[in-house]
Amino acid sequence: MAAINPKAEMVERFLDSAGRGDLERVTSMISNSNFLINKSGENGWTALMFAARNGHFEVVKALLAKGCDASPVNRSGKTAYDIARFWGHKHIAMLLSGGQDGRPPYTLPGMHANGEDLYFNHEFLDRLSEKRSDSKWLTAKQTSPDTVFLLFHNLNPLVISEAMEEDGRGDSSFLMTRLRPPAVEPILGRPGTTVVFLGVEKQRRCVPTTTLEGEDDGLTAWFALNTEEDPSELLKFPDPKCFFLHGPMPGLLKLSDIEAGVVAQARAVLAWHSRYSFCPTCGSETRVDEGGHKRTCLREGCRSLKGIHNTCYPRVDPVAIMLVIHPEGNQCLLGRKKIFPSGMFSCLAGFIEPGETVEEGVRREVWEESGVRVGQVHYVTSQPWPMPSSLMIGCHAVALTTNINVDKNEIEEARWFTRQQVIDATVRAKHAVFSLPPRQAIAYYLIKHWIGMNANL
Ligand SMILES: NC(=O)c1ccc[n+]([C@@H]2O[C@H](COP(=O)([O-])OP(=O)(O)OC[C@H]3O[C@@H](n4cnc5c(N)ncnc54)[C@H](O)[C@@H]3O)[C@@H](O)[C@H]2O)c1
Ligand SMILES: [Mg+2]
Ligand SMILES: [Mg+2]
Ligand SMILES: [Mg+2]
Ligand SMILES: [Zn+2]
Repeated sequence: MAAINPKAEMVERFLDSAGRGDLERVTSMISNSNFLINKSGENGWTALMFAARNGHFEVVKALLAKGCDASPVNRSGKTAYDIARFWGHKHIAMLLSGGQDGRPPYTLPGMHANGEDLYFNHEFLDRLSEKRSDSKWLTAKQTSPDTVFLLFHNLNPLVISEAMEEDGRGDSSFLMTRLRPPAVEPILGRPGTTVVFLGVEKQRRCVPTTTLEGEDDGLTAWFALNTEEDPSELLKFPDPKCFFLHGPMPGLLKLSDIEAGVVAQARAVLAWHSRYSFCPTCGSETRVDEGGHKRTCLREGCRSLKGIHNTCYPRVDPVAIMLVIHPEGNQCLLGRKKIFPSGMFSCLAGFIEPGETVEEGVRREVWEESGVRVGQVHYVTSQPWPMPSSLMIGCHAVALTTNINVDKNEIEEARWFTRQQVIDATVRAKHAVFSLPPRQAIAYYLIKHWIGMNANL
């Protein structure tokens, strides 16, 4: 049996006393062991939260008098104040809000966001960047029988036409066609063909062995290949049902969740090659280096060859995307661009500008697009968006003002939606007053995450 930790046991007894409203025991325990006062137990609940939930006014008062911190949040992002309000203990809520009339200004609770399950976010390859400069290893892997090639034609991925799974909204999704070295051999090395080393499968195939051809390290390498020529004239596809998925939108949202991340990586790097084929500094020809992760200018003395020159490397454009929450916390601001399907509203978003923080980018874009002033900004999660190479930085932000003044050049309309309207759009689409962006977009995640904050009180 595991030994009982006496300190943890003491915390449990303390939390239990607060929950039962045992004022005498709570005060005596704090006098003897002051460290207990801000301790939390299961699901991040503190003594103050337990006392607040069960309406023990005197215990809450005593805890506060002894210097207890009222700001911590439990695992569902709720403070003791939120809990007191939820359970209808108005006098305790008043005490916790410092005696102010009504609700204190809405503040963002602490969150435990986990964007790993977001579309485009799943990485099943180890990028193994140290191998990018090992040209001998890369060349050997390009002919190794286990190697996988993902083929793109003008940045459109080759997929299998069978609908492999349902994405929950009735749309079918497609699997990437995994080609072996002999299948792509006719186009490797041709002008207009770009090869990028993506990484190796995280799981090793077998223990390293030595064969007649040399050492096999048991690593399965993946490469991306883009060709500008029509590959159907040069290659024989393994399956007649293969085809190039036209995009970028909505094609790139129709991949399987497992493979979307590797396609995001591949397409963003390939798109960079297709846009930066000449040296951006002097316009000369370039050479592809580091397994397709660098382009080096061929002109001797070019400035791009000295110091740190980011033009030689694939670019990423940071974009701030934000769910703006009403100062009262019960509505959120969503907008629509002209190009959106009719009825769809989404989060506002915009490119971060040079010399700008994410927080300032959020405030500026919201102001420009909707005329709403924003104060507090909290990062939630991020998502690569390979169209062509954005990094979406997802935030929740609290508005300071509520009047809307839309910039018609950027968006057609922006509106405040109530929490209930958003919930309806999520679960009762047919009866909703608007529709949400597709589940693959981080905007959908930010909206869902806001609704989810209400749970577990
Ligand atoms: N995944 C999602 O949920 C989601 C949601 C909304 C937007 N997005 C993406 O975010 C990106 C930015 O959003 P936006 O269009 O509203 O930005 P935005 O509000 O900054 O406006 C776009 C304009 O900014 C200018 N601009 C500044 N820097 C730029 C750069 N590096 N690249 C291209 N244009 C630049 C251009 O004039 C462009 O027309 C878009 O590419 C869009 O696809 C993704
Ligand atoms: Mg903008
Ligand atoms: Mg915008
Ligand atoms: Mg902008
Ligand atoms: Zn140059």
